[in-house]
Amino acid sequence: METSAARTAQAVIVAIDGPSGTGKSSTSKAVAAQLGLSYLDTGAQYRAITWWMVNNGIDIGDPTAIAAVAAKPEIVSGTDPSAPTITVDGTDVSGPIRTQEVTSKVSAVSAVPEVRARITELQRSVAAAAERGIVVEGRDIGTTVLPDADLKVFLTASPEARAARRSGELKGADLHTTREALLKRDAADSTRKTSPLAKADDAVEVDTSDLTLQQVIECVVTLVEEKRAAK
Ligand SMILES: Nc1ncnc2c1ncn2[C@@H]1O[C@H](COP(=O)(O)OP(=O)(O)OP(=O)(O)O)[C@@H](O)[C@H]1O
Ligand SMILES: Nc1ccn([C@H]2C[C@H](O)[C@@H](COP(=O)(O)O)O2)c(=O)n1
Repeated sequence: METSAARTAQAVIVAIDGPSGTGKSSTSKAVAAQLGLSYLDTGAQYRAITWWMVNNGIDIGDPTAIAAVAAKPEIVSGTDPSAPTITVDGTDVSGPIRTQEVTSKVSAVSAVPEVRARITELQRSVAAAAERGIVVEGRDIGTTVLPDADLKVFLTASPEARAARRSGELKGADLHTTREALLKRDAADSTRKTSPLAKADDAVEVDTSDLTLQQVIECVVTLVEEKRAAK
């Protein structure tokens, strides 16, 4: 796949996938910032379209209703890793897309094929415009969105480690409830028919359960540098 006419020789496309709470966003942002690459949080795009559906009274339990309006919202992602942004029809939704309501509904909305087709097209156009290269994080980047990425990384971590990280973020939310919610979302994301959460055959798997965030970042930076050197 030709992704950009203007791309520099050292440009790299990095796909980082994995289940919730494995460290994709933290790692991707830091790696992109360190290497001077753009950064795209594709989960934020699915959250943004979900926020729009909720705000416009679309029945989340009705895939046909979701499909019928999937093309309506204009979603724009800013790709500076030190200040990523996301807007819907010009409104900054970076806060509202992180509510519990959106989190509980995003798997249903993102399972609708028309939503995935729309967002995938958007993701490919953002990647194509990144002259110095980009780190794109999500669930299906290595398998579906950018199958020709220079480097594919699949992050994993035990449910216990992920729940502990998330409840730290949510100011001491109950560990058991957090763990169950993570596993429920993973199950929905992994079993949907269209481009489910999956490790690409050629992805490097990194289990982050016993690694600090800094160790994971260093590991991925090393993998990117190896790819760049081999180009
Ligand atoms: N290796 C690590 N060790 C300890 N904490 C970590 C590690 N990696 C990430 N974290 C922390 O775990 C939390 C979740 O990380 P992050 O948001 O990057 O995960 P994610 O995979 O992008 O999750 P989601 O898919 O749900 O958006 C954050 O608070 C982050 O600081
Ligand atoms: N490439 C992607 C990215 C995300 N999703 C869906 C599934 C997730 O549960 C949800 C939110 O993602 P998060 O912000 O937690 O990373 O978005 C997807 O289907 N494909």
